[in-house]
Order: sequence, then C-alpha cells, then structure tokens
Amino acid sequence: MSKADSVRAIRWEADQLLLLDQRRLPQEELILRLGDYREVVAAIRNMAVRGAPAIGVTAAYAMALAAREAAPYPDWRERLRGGAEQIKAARPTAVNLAWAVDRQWTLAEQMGAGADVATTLLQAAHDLLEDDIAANRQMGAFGASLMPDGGVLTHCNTGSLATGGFGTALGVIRAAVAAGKALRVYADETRPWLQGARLTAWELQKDGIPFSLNVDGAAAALMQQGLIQAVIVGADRIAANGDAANKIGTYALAVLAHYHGIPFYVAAPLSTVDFAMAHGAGIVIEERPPEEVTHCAGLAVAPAGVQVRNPAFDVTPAALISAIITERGVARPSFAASLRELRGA
Ligand SMILES: CSC[C@@H](O)[C@@H](O)C(=O)COP(=O)(O)O
Repeated sequence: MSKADSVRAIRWEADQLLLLDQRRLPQEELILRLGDYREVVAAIRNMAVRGAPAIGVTAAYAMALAAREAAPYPDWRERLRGGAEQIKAARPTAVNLAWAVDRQWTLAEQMGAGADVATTLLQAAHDLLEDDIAANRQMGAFGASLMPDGGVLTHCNTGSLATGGFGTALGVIRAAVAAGKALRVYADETRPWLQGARLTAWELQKDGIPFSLNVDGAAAALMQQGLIQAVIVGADRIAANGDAANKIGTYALAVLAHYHGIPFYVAAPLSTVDFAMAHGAGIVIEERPPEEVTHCAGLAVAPAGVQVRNPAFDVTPAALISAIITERGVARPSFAASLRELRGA
C-alpha cells in the first residue's frame, strides 16, 4: 500500500463496497466485501469503519445498496425508506451519517417512474467520496499556515481512515508538513478504542511524519513542559454556535489548552456543521458498551460487575475553540455568523 495520505479505506469494486477493517489495524490490512446494506449498518455500528466523514460516505454507499435491493419492486420507495431509517440509526452522534442518508433519500424521492434509482445513488456515493477528499485537501490548504513549527497535539484518528482520504485535522497536519513546517505530532492513544495508537500512529508512520504516541493523561504534562504549541482535532457534529462534539477526551484537551494559552483548532467539513442545532447541549452523545472500558484486547482489566460510563464523545464549548477550519475557509469567533457566512447563507 502507498503512503497513508492516499490510503482509500472505502472503495467500490465489482458491485460491492470494500472497507478496510479498522478494528484489525495495525496488525492486519483486512478488506471487508459488503453487498447488503444491513452488513454496512453492522460495519458502522461495530467500528469496522469509523470517523464522521467516513461514516457519511459509507452511509451513502449503503443507500446505493438499499436502492439496488428495492429497485425491482413497485413499492421501492417504502423499501428504501425502511433501509434509510436503519442506516441512520447505526450511530447517533456524527451528523455526516444522517446528512448523507438524507441527501441520498432526497435524490431518490425526486426520481420519476422507470428511473434507475440504484445507478443514480451509486454515482452520488462516488461523487460524495471524491468531494470529501477534495474538501479535505482544501482544509489542508486553509489550515496549514495556522500550524506552528513545533509540537502539535491531536486526539483520536482524523486521517485517511476517518474520511474518504487525506483527513481533516490530520490532513491539515499533512498539508503543513508538505508546506515545510517543522512540526512534531503528539498523538493521544485515545482510550478505549485506541484510534490514536492503532490508526493515527499507523498513518503517521507510513507518511514519515515525526511523531510520538502518549497516553491520554500525559497531555497536561506535555503542555506544562512547553512541548505543545497547538492542538488540532476533528469533529463529529458542530452546532450552529460552534460548540463541537468529538471523541471523548477532546473537551479536556480544550480546557488544558486554554489554561496553558495554546491555540485549539477544530478541522471539519461544512457537512459536519448541524445548522439546525443551536447549541452543543442538544447533541446526542453515543454511550457505548461497558466491555470497551472493562476489557482491553479481550482481557478483563476491571473487576467483574463494575458499573461503567462509556460516553464515546464530549462537547467542547465554542468559547474554548480558536478557529474552525473548513473546506471554504477558516471560521473565527463568533462562530455562528462566521460559519453561516462560509456556508453562504
Ligand atoms: C475526521 S474524523 C472526526 C471525528 O469523527 C473523530 O475525531 C472521532 O471522534 C471519531 O470517533 P469514532 O468513534 O472513531 O468514530
């Protein structure tokens, strides 16, 4: 496989959706071949594919598969609507999922009798994948100059694996390195799924970008030691006022960055902004199974029967965010007006 900035974790081949199984990385590059939208729903739910933009693109392909199944029947619209509801329910927090399903549904609804809904939705999914990569490259172009010569802390995985390709926050880091910035990445391991240790480290190593991996709890000490000059993360849903939901632990980093006077950046496409949601308090936070916390690689690390809280995301208040980097430019506080302007409303 080539450098990780061009890794394609989501592909369409021989009438099937191919997903690089992110649960198996970095040990194994296993490709899942899915021909039924229900299998795709399971892959989103069980984290074989994850990351907000990647989930959105995958959901668009799931809609194409559902359309292919429904198309021969006179009641294809009802069948497709049933599929759309299942796909939408796979995970609740990343707005890109519902956004992609709604886009595909609207397209299908507009089609007249005899139209080839399956082919149309498949082409729309291909377009969404290419648009996502283009958006990431644009974010990189807008965000590179914000990156310092120095330490950049990031959380979770926001790279090629979390998107159609290239990445959001990791895309900005890639673009900054390509532009000659002498930066070093500090990657949080990101408990409990270890997206930082397993996925971000895999991508950075493939690209030859200088980095080190740290446990999540080390972030404060790294900042105290003067090693971090900026924090950059992705987002799963950004409210209209700029409050941003992202992987659990992100809010803690924003508080720490504020205390240490370090800029805190969010990089996300405009499809991650939920303009219908006024504040972050309305964002539904996914609560995942307790075993993700009580077990590590199948081994129990906590006494049996303990009570667990396992929120997968938290919400960083807009007041702690220095800038939101999008494919149309950089939004600055106050974000409500700045984001609306970028959207073009
Ligand atoms: C470009 S990805 C942005 C976010 O989706 C990412 O930071 C994140 O929180 C992913 O969570 P995950 O639970 O791995 O899907």
